Amino acid sequence: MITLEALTKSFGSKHVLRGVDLVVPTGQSTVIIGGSGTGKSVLLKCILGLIEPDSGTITLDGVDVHEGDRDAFLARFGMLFQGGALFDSLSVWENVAFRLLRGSLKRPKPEAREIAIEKLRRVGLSPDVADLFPAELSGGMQKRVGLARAIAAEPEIIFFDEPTTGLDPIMAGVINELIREIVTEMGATAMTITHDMTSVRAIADRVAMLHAGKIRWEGPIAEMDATPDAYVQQFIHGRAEGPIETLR
Ligand SMILES: Nc1ncnc2c1ncn2[C@@H]1O[C@H](COP(=O)(O)OP(=O)(O)OP(=O)(O)O)[C@@H](O)[C@H]1O
Repeated sequence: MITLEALTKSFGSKHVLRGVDLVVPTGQSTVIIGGSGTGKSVLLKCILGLIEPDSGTITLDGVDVHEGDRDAFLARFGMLFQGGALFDSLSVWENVAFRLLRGSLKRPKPEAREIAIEKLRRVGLSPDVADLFPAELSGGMQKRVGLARAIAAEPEIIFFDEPTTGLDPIMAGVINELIREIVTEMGATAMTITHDMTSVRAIADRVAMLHAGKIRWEGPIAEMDATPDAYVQQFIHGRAEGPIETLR
């Protein structure tokens, strides 16, 4: 379980996070929604320790994430970055096995390759793609490779940063379905940030909406449509009219 308490972060006079309280339960899929620039990525980066919050606490299973061994902490996470973020100079299998070829999770090369091929298969890619380079793949295939990399080391917790951005609706559907299946079969804790409502409905057990630096609404996906919160309603229906400031 990841717990955020009273988390704040400003950049100069820009107060991005203004007291975020959120629990991300173990083994469930939590999706953070919110408009562009509301601080979803900043929140994710704070949890990963890439950005230092100004105040507040972040704990993982009750332990402050800033205490203890950083490598051991990061080894528990998998991450699917926006746009796939593959290394151009590495082959597909080396991308997938990236964390298995170095550091604390290091395995012998043939074993790492075998795991990479198994993970590629899991995301619907045949072993033929293993020795290709990212530039030789379509955007949808690159996203699958990114997903295979995120699960390669069998992490307990997986972060998905805008997993469907830039994909056509059908490929987005395929990626959403894969994420849902994989998270369920791995029993992983998932946290996704997105503004794609189709993705939210396909992936989420729980939804949290970030607005004006705080969690505006949080609850099970089944309760999202019925919430009377005008901000949530405006966001999920994509209405120009409503309480959310649209002049950005
Ligand atoms: N390192 C930084 N230095 C200064 N400002 C930053 C930094 N990182 C983020 N910001 C600002 O924080 C705000 C929130 O950014 P963030 O990327 O978290 O938004 P987001 O909700 O993820 O948006 P999107 O959905 O468009 O990706 C933005 O106004 C951004 O300019």
